[in-house]
Amino acid sequence: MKKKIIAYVRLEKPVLEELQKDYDVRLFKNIDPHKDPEFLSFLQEAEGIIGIRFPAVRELLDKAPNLKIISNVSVGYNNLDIEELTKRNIMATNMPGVLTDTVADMAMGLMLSTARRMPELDQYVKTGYWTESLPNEYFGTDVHHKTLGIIGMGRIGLAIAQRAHFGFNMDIMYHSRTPKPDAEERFHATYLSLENLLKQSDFVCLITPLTKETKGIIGKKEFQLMKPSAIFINVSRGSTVVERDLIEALKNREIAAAGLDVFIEEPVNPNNELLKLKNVVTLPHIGSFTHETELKMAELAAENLKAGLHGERPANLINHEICK
Ligand SMILES: NC(=O)c1ccc[n+]([C@@H]2O[C@H](COP(=O)([O-])OP(=O)(O)OC[C@H]3O[C@@H](n4cnc5c(N)ncnc54)[C@H](O)[C@@H]3O)[C@@H](O)[C@H]2O)c1
Ligand SMILES: O=C(O)[C@H](O)CO
Repeated sequence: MKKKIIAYVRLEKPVLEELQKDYDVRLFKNIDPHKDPEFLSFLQEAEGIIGIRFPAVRELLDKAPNLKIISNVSVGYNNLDIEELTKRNIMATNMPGVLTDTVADMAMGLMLSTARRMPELDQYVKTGYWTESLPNEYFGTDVHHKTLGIIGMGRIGLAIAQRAHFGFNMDIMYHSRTPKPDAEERFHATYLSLENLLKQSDFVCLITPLTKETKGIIGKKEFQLMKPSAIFINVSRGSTVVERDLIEALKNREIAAAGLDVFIEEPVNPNNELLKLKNVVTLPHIGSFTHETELKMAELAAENLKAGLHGERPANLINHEICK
């Protein structure tokens, strides 16, 4: 009998079809995993899960007695309770590296479109307001030669720094768990405390993983430290920011604008006040979603899945203890 595999939320079609040749793969999307009877029944027998944002919490794992591996098609794995998975001898894998440049491109795009107010001006043109020379109330602010503060100088942080330093002549400052000599050598980046980074940056870009330490790392106090002209970019996870405090900071003009790819609730609630603010540019968590990168990610995630199902060590294993 073929092993049962859950494809959760999304998996690129060619990869799904390839897996279906060897496994009994069922795609579940737009379901409540805690309630959907068909999903829960399949979960009971599933040996593997591949996809994005499967909430690997104790109560669902209790319903998955045969599970061997969860292969995340993402680099972030805050959806997985790693300690609980390890206790149960279930492997967890992610996708570091393959999406780095794609996400960094998007972060730069968000920085540029927020600073130069591109979505607002797009609407200005398309709705027929452009009938005379643009009034200066629509002007944006420069990106080049400004100071960029990166919080989380990991793979993506470095790729953003590279673009900003070489492409836009920006001064790079960063805050991370440890100093990164590589960034200092390549981009003359300066390591700062979080407080000093917030005080000195024209653009603040948050790109840490979501962990116990980074949950709500940017809130009221941090926004008050930023310059009133600062532009805040969040590409990490929605919960690294206290959203209510961000809304207040934007409304009170404690900061100038924000570019957001991520939200606490996703898909974002249409009533979320952030969506009503003119000085906010929003994206639907699409950092890694280009055709090329999604396909590469899905292919690599499928390799991880297959290795785990067949008792081998997957290349991107997170809980190494399992394969000792
Ligand atoms: N918006 C998107 O579509 C998208 C796409 C990919 C990744 N991400 C997010 O970006 C994160 C980073 O990805 P990566 O590949 O660069 O990971 P990475 O592990 O290479 O880098 C993370 C960096 O954050 C730093 N960090 C961790 N905790 C910190 C803390 N408390 N304070 C300061 N710095 C801290 C680490 O030292 C590391 O340098 C992912 O975990 C994910 O949440 C979002
Ligand atoms: O972490 C990632 O890879 C992206 O945010 C997609 O979930």
